[in-house]
Amino acid sequence: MLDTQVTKLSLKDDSLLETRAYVNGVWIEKDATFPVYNPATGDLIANVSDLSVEDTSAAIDAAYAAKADWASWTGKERAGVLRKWFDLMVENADDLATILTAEMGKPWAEARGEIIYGASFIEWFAEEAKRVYGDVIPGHQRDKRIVVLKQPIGVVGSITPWNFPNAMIARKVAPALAVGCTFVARPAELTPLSALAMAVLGERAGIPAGVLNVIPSSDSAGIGQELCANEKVAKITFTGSTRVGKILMSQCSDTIKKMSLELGGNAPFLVFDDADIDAAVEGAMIAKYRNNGQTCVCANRIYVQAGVYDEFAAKLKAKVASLSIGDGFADGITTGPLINEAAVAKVEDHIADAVEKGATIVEGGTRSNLGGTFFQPTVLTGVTRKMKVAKEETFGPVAPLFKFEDEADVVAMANDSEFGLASYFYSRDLSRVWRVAEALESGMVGINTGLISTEVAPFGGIKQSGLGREGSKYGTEDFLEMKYLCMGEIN
Ligand SMILES: NC(=O)C1=CN([C@@H]2O[C@H](COP(=O)(O)OP(=O)(O)OC[C@H]3O[C@@H](n4cnc5c(N)ncnc54)[C@H](OP(=O)(O)O)[C@@H]3O)[C@@H](O)[C@H]2O)C=CC1
Ligand SMILES: O=C(O)[C@H](O)CS(=O)(=O)O
Repeated sequence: MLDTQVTKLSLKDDSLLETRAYVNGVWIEKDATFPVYNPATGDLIANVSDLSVEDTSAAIDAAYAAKADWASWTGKERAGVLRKWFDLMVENADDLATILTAEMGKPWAEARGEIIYGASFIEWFAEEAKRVYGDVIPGHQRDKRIVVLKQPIGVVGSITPWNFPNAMIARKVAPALAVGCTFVARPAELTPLSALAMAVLGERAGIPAGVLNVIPSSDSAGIGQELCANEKVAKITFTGSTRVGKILMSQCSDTIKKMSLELGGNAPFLVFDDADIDAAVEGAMIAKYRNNGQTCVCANRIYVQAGVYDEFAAKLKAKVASLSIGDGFADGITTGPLINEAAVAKVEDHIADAVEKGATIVEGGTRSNLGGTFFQPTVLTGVTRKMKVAKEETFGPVAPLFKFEDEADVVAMANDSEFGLASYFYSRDLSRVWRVAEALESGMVGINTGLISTEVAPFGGIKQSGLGREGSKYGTEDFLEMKYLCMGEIN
């Protein structure tokens, strides 16, 4: 039974728990609201203003009206505002983490880590804001002079998922604002509070009215259609499932809108017999169980070479058994609840399918006795390519172990997916490292590490895992248009 009485969060600054929308520098309260619940307890933590398609159009108008002035600021001036925003995010990291754990469920320490990770993109693009360079190209005729300008693309519409409710917005809004774009953010219905808290701090940092707009809503499809169809929106940036990415791509075709898509994954994790097995187990624990397996770059398929399979399986089982499940606010908890019942159902379906087709549960495998959406971190052995876990993204704490014999076979199996976001492998043979890294079909490869996400590197996928890259020195490109000037009669 879901609560109807709001449970107050323990914050140093209560004003960070904002339930109104932020449009054109104004906090807007609507009679229509939608509830936000703590997935660990079912507690009602807020009733949030529920914006409509008409409200979205108004937010787009505000962003459009603000874009010329914001683009006229120097990169250094925009950098100053972003730097202040970064400082405020770090100063308020504890409260932001509390809000994030309350609405998404991840353990508080992991939530605080996400806040710092998200803030790192704002810091990074505060620096990049000063380095948006064009080009001077030697003329093709004696009287011609050629210049290439880089200009902000304009109004950006953003749609983000529940699993990283701070960092996924930060990874988009930071480069957009850095280069002079304006931004309309629609966070997931399950986790709007982190985005609204970011807007509170953005306003304090001096982001001008209309530059940043946050439109919480329960109408994901309607808001998405408006963002895609409205001709004042120059670009859509989306993080979420490939299924929804395809819907948005189709909806953007009418206006040929630029898009950045960070979509689903099905990461293979390969362990060769020359690997450091203890290191590979540590890497698998991070790549598989970070965020309770609810990340797009989670190891979804773990392939272990036959000679080290039993050792790896035994050591992984021991580590998984040491994970502690519970409310993210409790001390020492490593594993919170899954986000909702649908997520639990998908995990149970993948496990049942694997067992029915011959896999063995060597750890976990069932719901936790804590009830709700708590689920025991799971290890399966004897997994084969006939099972759903080989083709579908589980998005939960299940480690399916496949056994393989030789390198060529495992690379072919790893690449046998419509996804291509992240891959991982452990080997200490330098020639093999280069062979396998070059052969894997993914946008990112972790070699002897299970954690690759950082603001300094280009994050993104190939195949049906998306378009474009976020973070790194490449991260501004997706928010810029290139303009070629050809000057004649110069003599
Ligand atoms: N590549 C990456 O970086 C990431 C990929 N993902 C992928 O996303 C999936 C899990 O996240 P999940 O949130 O369930 O993904 P979804 O794609 O269901 O949702 C992502 C966002 O899209 C919104 N949305 C849903 N339907 C529509 C629609 N028709 N039009 C416009 N917006 C819509 C959702 O709103 P609402 O929830 O309010 O309905 C949410 O805000 C997994 O496949 C995971 O791999 C997740 C995070 C990162
Ligand atoms: O899964 C996601 O939403 C993020 O991309 C995960 S991370 O690797 O960037 O933290």
